[in-house]
Amino acid sequence: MEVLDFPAGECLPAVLNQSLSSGFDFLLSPLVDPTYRPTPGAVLPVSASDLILGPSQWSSHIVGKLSEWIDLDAEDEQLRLDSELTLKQEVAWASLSLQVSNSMTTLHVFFLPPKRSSCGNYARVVNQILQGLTNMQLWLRLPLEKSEPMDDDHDKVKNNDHMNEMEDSWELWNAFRLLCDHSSQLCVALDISSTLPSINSLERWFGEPVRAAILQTNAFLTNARGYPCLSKRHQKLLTGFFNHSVQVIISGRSKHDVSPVEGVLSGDENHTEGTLIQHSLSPYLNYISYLYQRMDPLPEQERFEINYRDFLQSPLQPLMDNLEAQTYETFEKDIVKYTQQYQRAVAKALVDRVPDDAVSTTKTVLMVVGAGRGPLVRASLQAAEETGRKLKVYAVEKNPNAVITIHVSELLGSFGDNELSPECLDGAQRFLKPDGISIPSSYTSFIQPITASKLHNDVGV
Ligand SMILES: C[S@@+](CC[C@H](N)C(=O)[O-])C[C@H]1O[C@@H](n2cnc3c(N)ncnc32)[C@H](O)[C@@H]1O
Repeated sequence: MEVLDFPAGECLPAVLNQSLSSGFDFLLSPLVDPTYRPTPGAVLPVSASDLILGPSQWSSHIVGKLSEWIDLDAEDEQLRLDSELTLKQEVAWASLSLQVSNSMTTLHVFFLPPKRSSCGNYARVVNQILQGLTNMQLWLRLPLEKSEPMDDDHDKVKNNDHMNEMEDSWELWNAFRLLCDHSSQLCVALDISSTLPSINSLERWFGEPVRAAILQTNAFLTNARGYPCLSKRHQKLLTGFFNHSVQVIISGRSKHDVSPVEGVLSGDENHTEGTLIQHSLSPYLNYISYLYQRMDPLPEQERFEINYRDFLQSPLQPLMDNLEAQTYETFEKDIVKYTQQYQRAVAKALVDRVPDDAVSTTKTVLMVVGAGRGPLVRASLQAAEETGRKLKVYAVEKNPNAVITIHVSELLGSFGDNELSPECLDGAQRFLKPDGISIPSSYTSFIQPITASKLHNDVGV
């Protein structure tokens, strides 16, 4: 989805119409006349009456943009006070006018980047505003930048907090959202310029609530035919954003003087030659659509896992509860576990215990403890077939809902032992020969630190 940023002073309904028919989804529109400064008794000069668009147009196609002069951490006290008053007025106006049609819609208001690295007052006022908001998201605009020290410069930079703070917009975001108490309604819109920070710096943003990537037209390169295109690194970044449902905003004046119609790469039916007057930014939109359509489809495993992304799961308790068929189905999607790990381990054990000259006379007995619907039974039988070894399998299962054909352990749970595997396996131990083995023979639980603001908010720490 693309959003178009358009300058103040243009006629909103006309620009909106043309933008929508050119394939854009949203417009980023200033809410207030940019020349406005508060004076005693003055009424907020909104840039457009709320009647200029229909209620559903406001809520579906407009993202409100706040006045650019607002500077809540300015040294000038009057400017600070005016900024606070106007910011609150503009958000109040937005929440009224953009909200009329459907109280269930989440509305978006676009906030300016902090004008300086120390932005405590700005964050304080935004935090106050957030306390009173229900179905509105505030997008804080931030430049995607971080100066990358060379390795030997690292300590130098580490000791220079001020410099670090100034040049790492993630640090700025982190300080700002801490002051806003990690509000889940505070999101980020990242300004992407022609140069990008290192992959490590970019990846930190994938754990954050980034809602929009703002591509200035001058971040685009020009291809051999004169059309806008992006560097390989920008393309990769956008693909990552597409996978995280981040909106793309195209901002600025067209820098590529090409016929938008001829530049169509997306094959969108709206772009049939001659049917519409295209927006001057259409070639940029077409290029972004082309990148979107060119993405590889997600592998099946990832498609399956996507619904679990960023959701906290309470550990299963299969010892206490009988699991449902759907839960077993979820386990069974883990090809790496069954085929690459368990099946390989059983095959190795069989080869190890039964030499080639004894395959016809030796039958190995294997017991699957807690067999569920039998994926380990299948993996074991396949290992026997693959190695040419004879195998007798017992499946032990306490859940009457787990339908299995042969009675034969995967009691790992979410954290190695939360299914009480030591206790359960202890009972099965007496069936094991003195030289018998257990697969797995030991468990190790690993903890991986991650950054995920949504999960952090969900835990509510
Ligand atoms: C994590 S599930 C694994 C199921 C299956 N092996 C798989 O990989 O899909 C653990 C299974 O052990 C079973 N189980 C737990 N405690 C048990 C017990 N004391 N005796 C028999 N089965 C048990 C549960 O009902 C559940 O089906």
